[in-house]
Amino acid sequence: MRHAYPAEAIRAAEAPALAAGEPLMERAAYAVAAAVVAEARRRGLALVGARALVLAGGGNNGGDGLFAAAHLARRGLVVTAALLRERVHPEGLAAARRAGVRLLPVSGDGAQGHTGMPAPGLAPVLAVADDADIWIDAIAGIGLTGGLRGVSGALVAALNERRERSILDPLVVAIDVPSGLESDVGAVPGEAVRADVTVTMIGLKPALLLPPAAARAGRVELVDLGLAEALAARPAPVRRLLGVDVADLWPVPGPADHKYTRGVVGLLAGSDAYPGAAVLASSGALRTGCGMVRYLGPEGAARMVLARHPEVVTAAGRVQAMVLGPGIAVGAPVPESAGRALVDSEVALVVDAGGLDWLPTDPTALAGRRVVLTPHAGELARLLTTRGGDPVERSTIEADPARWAQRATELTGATVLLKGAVTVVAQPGGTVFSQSDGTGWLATAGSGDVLAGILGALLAGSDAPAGELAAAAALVHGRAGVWAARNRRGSEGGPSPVGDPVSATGRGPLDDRDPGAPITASDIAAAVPEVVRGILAH
Ligand SMILES: NC(=O)C1=CN([C@@H]2O[C@H](COP(=O)(O)OP(=O)(O)OC[C@H]3O[C@@H](n4cnc5c(N)ncnc54)[C@H](OP(=O)(O)O)[C@@H]3O)[C@@H](O)[C@H]2O)[C@@H](O)CC1
Ligand SMILES: Nc1ncnc2c1ncn2[C@@H]1O[C@H](COP(=O)(O)OP(=O)(O)O)[C@@H](O)[C@H]1O
Ligand SMILES: [K+]
Repeated sequence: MRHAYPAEAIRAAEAPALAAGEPLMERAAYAVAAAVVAEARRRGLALVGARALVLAGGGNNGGDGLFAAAHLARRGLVVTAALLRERVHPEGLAAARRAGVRLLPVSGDGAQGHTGMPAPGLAPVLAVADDADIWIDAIAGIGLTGGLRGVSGALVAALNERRERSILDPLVVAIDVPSGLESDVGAVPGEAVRADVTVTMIGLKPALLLPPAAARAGRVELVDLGLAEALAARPAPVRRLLGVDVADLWPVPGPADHKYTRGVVGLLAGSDAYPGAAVLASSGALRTGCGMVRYLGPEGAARMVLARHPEVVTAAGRVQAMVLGPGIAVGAPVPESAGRALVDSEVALVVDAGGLDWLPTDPTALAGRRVVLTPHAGELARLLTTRGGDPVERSTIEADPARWAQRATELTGATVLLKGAVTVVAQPGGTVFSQSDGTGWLATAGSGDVLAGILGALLAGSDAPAGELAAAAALVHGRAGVWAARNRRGSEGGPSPVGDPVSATGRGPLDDRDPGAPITASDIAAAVPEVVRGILAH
């Protein structure tokens, strides 16, 4: 599991070490320099003579940058440090000067320059940036408050603009957190550095896991500075499950199991308008593994489900988990079986799409139950607007998904899995999970129906907390998309089972050289068993 800690916890963990005189900044700076060297080599950049620009702010983040500048200069790089404050870390500055780093004070005059025009005071540093192979961002770390101001804001805006126009393609390494991100949250308050690599100290920060901020960080390298133990004692409000965590909570059947102990999933999904959702949610549940799927929706959809999956049962009966709503239109009346499941505290629930309207209005009605809502941002906007009173736009949610998912838990009393390129799971009063396991190929109709089925099967088969199972479902769904996109062979029967053992675990991103193939929602469901096998065999 990855854990992310607020700035307050990081400072509390480092305080005793600093008081004891441990050289934390020297360790941090050494790690940054090592990461820059490793990444530069990976890119085939000759180190001696390579030009690096360090953007140094006035705090300890700037101190890290200046000490790193000194290390790099001693390795033979040609290093310039842009000093963005009149006063910067004095020992760092002295170390940089001794190592032959060129020091470039950046004047704040006119730094606020109007849109599209770099401010006049920035011209010298932009000239160095234009020529540099490497930019190191040491403007601010966990000490940043609010959007980047003044000369730093104007400089980052100008640098981003140059990169966007593809004039430049430097390696950008951020120290601790890309400057401009507030380390405790996923929202991006203004202009922020876009890093290829972020070398973060002591522990991960929420901004490095949460959307949309996390996208600015690139690859994240954690350097614990010897404080991992001190930090582990503190609560981590943001987490990410890894494959091993999913293996730990996966319900693997033993010799004493029979189909009822494995769990029965009830499905109220699909309608005359969207019958395919019934098939896809069934596929998701069956491929995840459960004792039985009971399909309880309309007859037309039931025929389609049975044609694809003869193992599905259409008779009513007991269920451990119920999936309500995929493929059901907004405003549809509450079917009797859904009404029963909503008041039966023994039954875990997945509530999606049209089913979201069926939730009780009193948030305490679901207290103590395992209930997971699975909206995408548009559905969540509707739910928040209906429940919270004030209109909330989809774009508002996309600007801070974790915050709005948490708001929805308060309004409904349920766990909320908010789907997206990064999926966040918020629980009443609890940890937020942030899962980034998928690929853009997953954005295809019916993909969410498969996810609802996967989660239904997990809730039916395991007593683990709903939030963890929801994060596990997102991980498996994401990896199934990656596996399918990588192994798609073009037949209509779903992905070929022929895949190399590494890809069968669904690990590793698709990349520019191998972006993968288009997939359908059925392909995602078909890939789930391979992904589960890979995770369990690990
Ligand atoms: N202590 C240690 O030995 C270790 C510390 N470590 C490192 O220290 C970092 C924390 O250092 P910190 O507390 O000094 O804060 P830091 O992130 O540098 O930010 C302060 C600077 O940002 C500026 N600034 C703030 N808001 C701004 C805005 N909106 N817009 C523009 N500027 C803004 C602020 O300017 P000012 O407000 O003073 O004008 C000031 O210059 C941490 O992230 C890690 O990298 C680790 O290496 C471990 C060892
Ligand atoms: N760009 C993306 N990268 C990774 N996963 C994505 C991306 N876009 C969407 N997804 C995933 O695809 C699924 C889409 O679900 P949803 O929007 O409910 O589709 P549908 O209603 O058609 O089934 C979600 O699980 C979501 O997390
Ligand atoms: K930084």
